[in-house]
Amino acid sequence: MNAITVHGLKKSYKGREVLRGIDLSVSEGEIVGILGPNGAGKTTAVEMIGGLRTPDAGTMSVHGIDPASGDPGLRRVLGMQLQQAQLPDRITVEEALDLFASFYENPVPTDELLGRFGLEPHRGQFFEKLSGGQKQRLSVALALVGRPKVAILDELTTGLDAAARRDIWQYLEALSETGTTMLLVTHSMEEAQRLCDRIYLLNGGVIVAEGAPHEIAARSGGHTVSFEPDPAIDLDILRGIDGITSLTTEGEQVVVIGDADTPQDVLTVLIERGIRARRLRVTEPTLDDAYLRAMEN
Ligand SMILES: Nc1ncnc2c1ncn2[C@@H]1O[C@H](COP(=O)(O)OP(=O)(O)OP(=O)(O)O)[C@@H](O)[C@H]1O
Repeated sequence: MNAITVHGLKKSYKGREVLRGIDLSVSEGEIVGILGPNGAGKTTAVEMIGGLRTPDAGTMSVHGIDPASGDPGLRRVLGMQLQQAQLPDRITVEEALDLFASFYENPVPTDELLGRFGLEPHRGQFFEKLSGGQKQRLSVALALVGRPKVAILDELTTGLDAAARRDIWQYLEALSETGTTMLLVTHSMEEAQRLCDRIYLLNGGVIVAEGAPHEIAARSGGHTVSFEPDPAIDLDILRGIDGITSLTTEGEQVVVIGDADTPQDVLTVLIERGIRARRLRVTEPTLDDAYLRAMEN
């Protein structure tokens, strides 16, 4: 069953259309990422799904609730972490967690969240005195305090050091095991690859690619094999190989780009002719490659 379904979602600001009719679905228990350049409309999209902005057109459903309807039931199923946490300067970490916990019937205990998000040493500190990373961790904890069925997390690990990022990823992976659905906005390919079952690439207010991170990476082609042939070869012997998109030389080195079969096919031709491939390197396409290609088109 879908936890989130969105059809034809549109939004304009002052006559400028920033979302041009996007469709998106997230199954229960899935972790789905939205990636795209600055200004692509990612935050606009997730804030509409979170009931914080009103769409101009389109339909949305979060566990059967229309987020645009103002139904208070939305807050019981959905937890939202915003890019910039808005809290009074003089509220302490513990008070903020307790306050948010008071909105829910069965909240995660404050002590548990303090421990999990490394905020124990800062429990009595005012919000205004927290570092960027501490504010970030608090905002993720606040989104999850009500044990939401669906968590929307916008740039959850931006600005965090490597250890804090890893801790949050581990926590979210454990949370996902318990069936929590997550919709993430991220600029981090590493985060998308590590956490997301599926991703949507958004550019200019439209979805330009969708799929599992490894599928999107593979679709971009870009399997590369490079080597120094010994003895030197006439490149024509490689030209007949299906799926090759580029065949170039850099000094002694031959660089062949193609599909997933290309590295094996190139090696087969070389072996058949008794040619050695010195300094052989094979590289798989990455999500970064796919992302950059999708954004060029
Ligand atoms: N309240 C608003 N009023 C006017 N324009 C807005 C408003 N909110 C966003 N925009 C504009 O809409 C476009 C999309 O913004 P949005 O924040 O959704 O993008 P984003 O993909 O989340 O970007 P980023 O990666 O920089 O966070 C941007 O050009 C932004 O300036």
